[in-house]
Amino acid sequence: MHDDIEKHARKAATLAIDVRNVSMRFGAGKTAVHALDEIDLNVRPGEFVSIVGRSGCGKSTLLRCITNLLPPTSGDISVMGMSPGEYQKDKRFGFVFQDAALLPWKTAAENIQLAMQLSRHAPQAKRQQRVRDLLDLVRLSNFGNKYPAQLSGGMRQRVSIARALSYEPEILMMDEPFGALDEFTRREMHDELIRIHAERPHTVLFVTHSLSEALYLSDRIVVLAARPGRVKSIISVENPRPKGGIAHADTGYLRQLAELEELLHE
Ligand SMILES: Nc1ncnc2c1ncn2[C@@H]1O[C@H](COP(=O)(O)OP(=O)(O)OP(=O)(O)O)[C@@H](O)[C@H]1O
Repeated sequence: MHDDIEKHARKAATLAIDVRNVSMRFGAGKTAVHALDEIDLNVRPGEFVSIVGRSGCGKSTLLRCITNLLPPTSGDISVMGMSPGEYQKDKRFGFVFQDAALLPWKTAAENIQLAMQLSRHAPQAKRQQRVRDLLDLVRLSNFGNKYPAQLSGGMRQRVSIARALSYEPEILMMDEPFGALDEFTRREMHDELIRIHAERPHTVLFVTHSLSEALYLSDRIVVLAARPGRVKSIISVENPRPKGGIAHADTGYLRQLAELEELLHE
C-alpha cells in the first residue's frame, strides 16, 4: 500500500499534467450535457500535446478543467504534482487564445509589460529589458511602440505569445491560437512556434481543429470523440518537431494525416 502511494507520488511528480478518469456533466436530468466521459491523459514536462476533435467534443471544457476554471464532476487532475487550484495560485499557466485580446489603447510593448506587472513577475527595473527580449523572441523588435490596430493578425498573435511567456510559465495552454489566421500566416506561425519552443522549452497543451497543424507541431495527439467527449485515440507523431519540422509532403506525415482523418470520420 505504502509502495503504491510512493509510486503514485513519483509518477505525479514526473508529469506536467495528469488527468485521471475525469468526467464533466453540465446541468442535470434529461437536459444534462455529458461533456467529458472518463478522460485519461497525461503530458510530460516539455512535451507538445495537441487535442483534436469535432466541434463540441469537449476540448475547451477539458482545458478549463485543467486550468481550474471549471471543477470536473468527477475524477482527478494534477498539474506538476499539485491540484489545478494550487498550481494556478503558485505558478500560473500561460494562455494564448484565438483572439489575441490585446488592450487596444496600449502598445505591443505595454501589453506585454502590463501582464508582467499584474503577475508581479519581474522586478520593475528589469521589466523593460524583458519586454525587449520577448519582442526579439517573437521577431517584433521594431514594432513595440505600435498599437494592436497597427499590427497584422499574425503580429497580434506574436504579441499574445510574448505576453503569455512574459511571466515564464512552465505550461502554455493554447486554444485555437491560429484559428483566425489565413493559411500562409498560419504556416509561418507554426515555424515560429517551433522555434520559440526550441529556444524556451515549456510544456504545451494545444487545442486545434486542424489535423495538419496538430501533426506538424506535436509530439503526441489526443483524438477526442463527441457526445460524450472521450479519448478515442492517442497518437505519437513519428517525426516530431525537434528533428527540424516535417515536410508536408513526407510520406510518414501523409500516412499519419490519413490515419487521423479516418479516426475523426469513422
Ligand atoms: N457552461 C456550459 N453549460 C452547458 N453546456 C456547456 C457549457 N460549456 C460547454 N457546454 C457543452 O459541452 C460540450 C463541449 O463543449 P466544448 O466547448 O468543450 O467543446 P469544444 O470541443 O471545445 O467545441 P469547439 O470546437 O466548437 O470549440 C458541448 O456540447 C457544449 O454545448
